[in-house]
Amino acid sequence: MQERGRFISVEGIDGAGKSTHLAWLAQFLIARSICLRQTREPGGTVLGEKLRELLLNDAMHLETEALLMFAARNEHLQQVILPSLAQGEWVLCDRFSDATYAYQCGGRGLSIEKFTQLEQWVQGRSEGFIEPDLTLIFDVPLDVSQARMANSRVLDRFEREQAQFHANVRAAYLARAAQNPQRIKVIDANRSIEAIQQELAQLMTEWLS
Ligand SMILES: Nc1ncnc2c1ncn2[C@@H]1O[C@H](COP(=O)(O)OP(=O)(O)OP(=O)(O)O)[C@@H](O)[C@H]1O
Ligand SMILES: Cc1cn([C@H]2C[C@H](O)[C@@H](COP(=O)(O)O)O2)c(=O)[nH]c1=O
Repeated sequence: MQERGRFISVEGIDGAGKSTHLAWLAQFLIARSICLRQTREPGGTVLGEKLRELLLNDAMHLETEALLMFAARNEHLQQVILPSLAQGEWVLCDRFSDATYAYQCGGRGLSIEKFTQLEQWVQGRSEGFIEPDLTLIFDVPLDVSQARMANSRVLDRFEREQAQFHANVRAAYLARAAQNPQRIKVIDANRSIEAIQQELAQLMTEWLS
């Protein structure tokens, strides 16, 4: 039987440097002959990308936002993530449900109970709960992320939120990591890109062995 692929997700507050490190991590894995499927949330499917457009641009009730995040995730799991893992491909996902915990619960105030219900509904399966095997959270103080964002692009609906929103998102990510120390590794991303890549190389080499 085909060995199941591994599932890795990458997270962080907006402006933490996630995209920079994701690209490096993908090359690191490909260089080790790992057959890799790179994808993202919200998005990753035709429907998911349409939902992403709405989620990143249109105002909506916080519960609608959470439901759409999980609707996109369900489609993503069914169409992309589960089939890829079953074929032995590894999945490298730019955000997954820890982002809903951080942004919708931490940032917007969605109840943990409702989050857990949605998570169980979408990720609970007869063969067991599906979640990443490894999650990397790139962590930076708020002033650093805000400065990096200001220098780099046009901001979307989440990125335009007040500083307190981003502070709450960061705190929720760190709380989630503290609750799941085996799965979630927090990387101090307030260092040079080279220093971060050095730590990533060491962490990934240990994790792969
Ligand atoms: N360690 C770092 N030191 C200095 N600048 C950095 C560092 N990491 C990333 N940057 C810069 O910060 C900006 C934002 O980085 P990037 O787009 O990778 O992060 P992100 O906003 O977290 O990603 P995403 O768009 O996926 O949310 C870019 O200009 C990038 O070059
Ligand atoms: C999966 C997911 C994402 N978000 C937010 C977080 C970011 O601000 C955007 C996605 O943008 P990125 O440039 O791809 O990081 O969406 C969220 O609020 N909840 C989620 O579940």
